[in-house]
Amino acid sequence: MRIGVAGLGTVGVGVLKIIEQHGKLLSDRTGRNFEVVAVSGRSRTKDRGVSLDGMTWYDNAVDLASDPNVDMVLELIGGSEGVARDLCVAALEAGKPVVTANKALLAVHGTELARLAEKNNVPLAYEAAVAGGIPIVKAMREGLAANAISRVYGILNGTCNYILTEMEETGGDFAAILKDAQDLGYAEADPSFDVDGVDAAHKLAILTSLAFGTPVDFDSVYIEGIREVSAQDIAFAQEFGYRIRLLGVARRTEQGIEQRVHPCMVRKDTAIANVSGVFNAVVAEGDFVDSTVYEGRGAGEGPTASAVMADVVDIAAGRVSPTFGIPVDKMTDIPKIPVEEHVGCYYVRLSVFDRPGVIADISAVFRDEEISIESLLQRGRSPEEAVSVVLITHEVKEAALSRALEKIEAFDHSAARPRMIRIAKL
Ligand SMILES: NC(=O)C1=CN([C@@H]2O[C@H](COP(=O)(O)OP(=O)(O)OC[C@H]3O[C@@H](n4cnc5c(N)ncnc54)[C@H](OP(=O)(O)O)[C@@H]3O)[C@@H](O)[C@H]2O)C=CC1
Ligand SMILES: N[C@@H](CCO)C(=O)O
Repeated sequence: MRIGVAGLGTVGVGVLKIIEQHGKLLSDRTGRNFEVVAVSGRSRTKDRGVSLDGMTWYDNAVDLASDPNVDMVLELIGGSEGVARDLCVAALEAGKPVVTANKALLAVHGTELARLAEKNNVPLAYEAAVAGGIPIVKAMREGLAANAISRVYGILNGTCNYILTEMEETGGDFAAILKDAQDLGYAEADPSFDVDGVDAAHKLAILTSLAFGTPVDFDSVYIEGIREVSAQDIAFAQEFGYRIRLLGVARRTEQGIEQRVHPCMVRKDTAIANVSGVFNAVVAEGDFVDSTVYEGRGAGEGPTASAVMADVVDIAAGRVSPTFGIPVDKMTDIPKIPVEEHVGCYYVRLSVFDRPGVIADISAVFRDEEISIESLLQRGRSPEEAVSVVLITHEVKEAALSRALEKIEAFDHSAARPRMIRIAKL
């Protein structure tokens, strides 16, 4: 199996190391020998800590697709457009199997690429694109193939989980912790994709398609990142018995499919709340299997390269499935439910001036919107300065809560925009 590798960064270098270190193991497991015969990167002279001797260098990665010595193409560059997409299209059209770690590409163009793969009768594989080293794509596509899935959710971004747990454990500063995550090779080329929830949404869109047999529909994922999660929210969460995690949730209801990514309060005694650092976890619920949980490192050189190589091994051994578990013409377009329709409990933190009647005014708004309050506490007392009023609601439709928070924000005694975090029902 002669491999062409496009992209020699964190993941590409990891792949080269596995092929170098585990040549015999891979060959014993597949009956094939693996050799990287061609590579592409931006800089030809950069020292990558691995030998590129004997490999053909391409300045234009797309040329890997037409190299007659290349049997399989690994796209490890990234980005939903440009050279990454062009290379995948060219390789599939040339009848060459493609393995990619690129969730942005699959979230935006997944269905069209799957169609192209089917048309050319070649595999398109992407285990590394979702939850790093966890074999969740294989689990969803093959292990759970006998089930109707009702919900799949989890921690899908290692960078955000690393930031949230470091903030919780060390009280450290957001920017400094993000810099650590970048140095460790966890973050995307543009880290705003991580912290603004876009990367988790890319992965969720792929999981939704695998779970429910729908075309990949990234545009209808509701996305909210972690920038506004404050040390105060983390401390209040602890007090109420929760931790804050960025979750991606895809759920099938009678009305359609919910797809949302946002920070969540998760009860401390749940499996998800105990997933720390760069680890990811995915929970998939099927009608026959019930709840299944998968956990592992969600980013970084070794885990991601391990997932890339799992695809390479499957393809070399002739184990091939339709890209999203079913052929594209069997996919069903199921309506997506807007987040305003979401019904759940909410954590709300209000910043108000501590004057007589404030709580009465807040209560009146909640009464008018028929929102019932489970608990409420006020911290700090200073007539001149704003204090925090924190409350947990019973179940309510999100649209009603949003109306209530808009009315409260307009009060004279409001000092800042109310903050709301959804409470996960796990
Ligand atoms: N890092 C991780 O933990 C994970 C990453 N992924 C995905 O894997 C992919 C790669 O990520 P990662 O390795 O972290 O990214 P890096 O930024 O570390 O590496 C990207 C590589 O692509 C090369 N490159 C950029 N533009 C071009 C181009 N036009 N032509 C040829 N090569 C180019 C760069 O070259 P040069 O080195 O010369 O600049 C670099 O070697 C992305 O899709 C990412 O989302 C998925 C799961 C986990
Ligand atoms: N930037 C991603 C890499 C893994 O997909 C993360 O932090 O999870």
